[in-house]
Amino acid sequence: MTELLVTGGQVLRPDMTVERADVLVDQSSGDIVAVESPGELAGDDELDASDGLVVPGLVNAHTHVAMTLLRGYADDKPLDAWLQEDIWPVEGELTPEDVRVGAELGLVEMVKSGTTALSDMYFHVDEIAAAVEQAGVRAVLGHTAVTVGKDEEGAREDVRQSLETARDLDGAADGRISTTFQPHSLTTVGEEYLREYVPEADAAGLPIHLHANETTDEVEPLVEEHGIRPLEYADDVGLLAEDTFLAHCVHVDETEIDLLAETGTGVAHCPASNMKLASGMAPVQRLLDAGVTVGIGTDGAASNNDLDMFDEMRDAAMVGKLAADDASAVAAETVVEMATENGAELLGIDSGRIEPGANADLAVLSLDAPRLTPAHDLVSHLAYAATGSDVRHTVCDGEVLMRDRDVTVFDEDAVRERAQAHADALVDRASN
Ligand SMILES: N[C@@H](CCSC[C@H]1O[C@@H](n2cnc3c(=O)[nH]cnc32)[C@H](O)[C@@H]1O)C(=O)O
Ligand SMILES: [Zn+2]
Repeated sequence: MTELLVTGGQVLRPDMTVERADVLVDQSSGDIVAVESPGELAGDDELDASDGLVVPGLVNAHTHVAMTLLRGYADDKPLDAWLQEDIWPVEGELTPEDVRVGAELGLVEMVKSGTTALSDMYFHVDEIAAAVEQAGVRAVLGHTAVTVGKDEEGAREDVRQSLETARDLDGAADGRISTTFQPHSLTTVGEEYLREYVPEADAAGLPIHLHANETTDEVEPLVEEHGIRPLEYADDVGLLAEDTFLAHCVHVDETEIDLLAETGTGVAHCPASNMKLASGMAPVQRLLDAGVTVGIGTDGAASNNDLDMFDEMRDAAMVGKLAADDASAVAAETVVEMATENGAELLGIDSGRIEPGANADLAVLSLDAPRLTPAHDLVSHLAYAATGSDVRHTVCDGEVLMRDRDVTVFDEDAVRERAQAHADALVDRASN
């Protein structure tokens, strides 16, 4: 048994208090084994957390990690035009290797900003899984199915592939990878396919992840067609359940919030994407008050445009206050819980808390930056002042993925160079 001692720092505990403590990690099981006062524990190897704060690894509850290749490619448009005019045409040119390279770039960015788990929606998922395996993080992966604009056979094949990918990849990378069945959204997958395949996903025990109620343009046609709210329709086709979580939920009314709470359906809130695409402001405090589990996601890098969960916490707090017209809404502790414990709950992983028995997924922040001085309240700093570049070390499943800002799992420069080359070639192909 090899034990790693994270020593000399302060530690954020699950009750949101901060104390001076050392954290002992069993690297073979990948668990935290002890959190004790300084000087009481010893390990085979040490990670220096002096002048630092040990926090749970952040959980990015909704992203499209390979979309880093499209970062800055098309900005300043609303969702529908952005997807149809810019993103989908270029995505049509993406090769499996592009997806691999884009995923590697996104994962390097995540490791460098203290994210240790992600929930991803994309295609060429084997490539994303290979990148996740190398990165050492945890991921919930899946093939995203779209049926609109496809003939019956193509549509069916896409949905089947979503089911198959979820069955096949579950448990990969020594259990660091799990999966979801992924209809893209309530408007991009036809009702007949949802009615046929959602029961199949349930029977196979597969959790479900989809986009829902992101824009009013998406809500209105559903209301017109079915005469009920989108999430009532989602419930009717069997999509709302304990192991389902929905990205966005910007435009949800009281009935829909109650439905989410009653069914135990979770929400991945994506504040930066919602602001950038002017999709709207999710009623996050109302969702939380109703008892809905809300995590935080960056969405893809093309609608954010970074994958830094510290930025995302701050955005979630800010837009949550605006949406509630109440400065006390979505408070600092709340966003930190959303980005850690709540995200872990959505992903179905025992991470998000620094406590014996939990997964050893953690980040150590350096507290000596001017922007983190003075130290009145470190939870406030996590929510409002820290950025991903304050992260000194990142650990997942007991393994050190970044030590003193040196990423150990990838050659960072090589990943960046490959990404630039692949992105250039991709845009060339798309414009021809
Ligand atoms: N386009 C593929 C499968 C979709 S993968 C997941 C998709 O979600 C897209 N996406 C990214 N951000 C958003 C968002 O905010 N809302 C809806 N879709 C998004 C992303 O560009 C990607 O195409 C097909 O037709 O078979
Ligand atoms: Zn998305």
